Amino acid sequence: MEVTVVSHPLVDHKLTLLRKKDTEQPVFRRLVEELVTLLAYEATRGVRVGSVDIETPVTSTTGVKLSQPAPLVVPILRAGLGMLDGMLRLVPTAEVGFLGMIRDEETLQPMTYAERLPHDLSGRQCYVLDPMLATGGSLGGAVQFLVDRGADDITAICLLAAPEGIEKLRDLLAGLHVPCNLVVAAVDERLNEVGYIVPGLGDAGDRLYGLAQ
Ligand SMILES: O=P(O)(O)OC[C@H]1O[C@H](OP(=O)(O)OP(=O)(O)O)[C@H](O)[C@@H]1O
Ligand SMILES: O=c1cc[nH]c(=O)[nH]1
Ligand SMILES: [Mg+2]
Repeated sequence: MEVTVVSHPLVDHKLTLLRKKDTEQPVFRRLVEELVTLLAYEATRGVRVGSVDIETPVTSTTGVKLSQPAPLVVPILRAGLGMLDGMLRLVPTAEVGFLGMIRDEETLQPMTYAERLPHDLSGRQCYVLDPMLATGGSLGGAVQFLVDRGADDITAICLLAAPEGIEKLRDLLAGLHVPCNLVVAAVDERLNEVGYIVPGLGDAGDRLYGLAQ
C-alpha cells in the first residue's frame, strides 16, 4: 500500500484550524470540504483518462477526458459524508455509493449498518472517503466490503491516520492482493487508551453533525 502524506502549507493551515477544539461546527464543515478538495487533487493523479478530439474556436486538437466507467466515490457514513461535496467539486461526474459503518466505542469493532453500492465493482476506480483512520477497523472493513464486490483499484482519502491503523490496513491488504493507495493530510502520533487519534481532532462525526445517540 502506497501512503501519500500531502505536504502543502494550506493543508497544514486548514488542518490546524480543524484540530482546534473551539472551531465551531459550520467552520469545521467548511474546512473538511476544503481539505478534501486539496487531498483529492493528489489522490486522483492516477484517474483513468482517454484522448478526445475537439474543436477549439481556432483549430482541431486532441485533449483528454475521464474514461468510463466513471470513478466511484464511497463516503463512509457518517463522517465521510462531510467529505463528499469537497470530492465532487473536483470530480463532478463521479458516481457515489454509500457505506454506513459504526465503531463500537467499547470494543472498537466496526459494524456495517447500511450499504448502497453497485453489485460489481470490478474495473471501477473506487475512492473511499473517511476522515479518520484510527484502529483501522472501519476502513479495513470498508476495503474488505469493496473487494468482496470485486473492487480491484481502491484509493482511500483520510484527513488523519494513526500509525496503528495504517499497519492494520497494510496487514489486511497483504492478504488481499488488491492495489490500494492511502492519501492523508497527516499521520499523527498514536492512539490513546480509548482508541482516539492523538493529537487528532476528536470525534469527526460528532464535530460535523452533533452528538450521536
Ligand atoms: O479506525 P477506527 O478505529 O475504526 O475508527 C475510525 C472510524 O470512527 C469514526 O466513525 P464512527 O464510528 O465514530 O461513526 P460516525 O462517523 O457515525 O461518527 C470515523 O469516521 C471512522 O469511520
Ligand atoms: O480520533 C478518532 C478516532 C476514531 N474516530 C474519530 O472520529 N476520531
Ligand atoms: Mg463518530
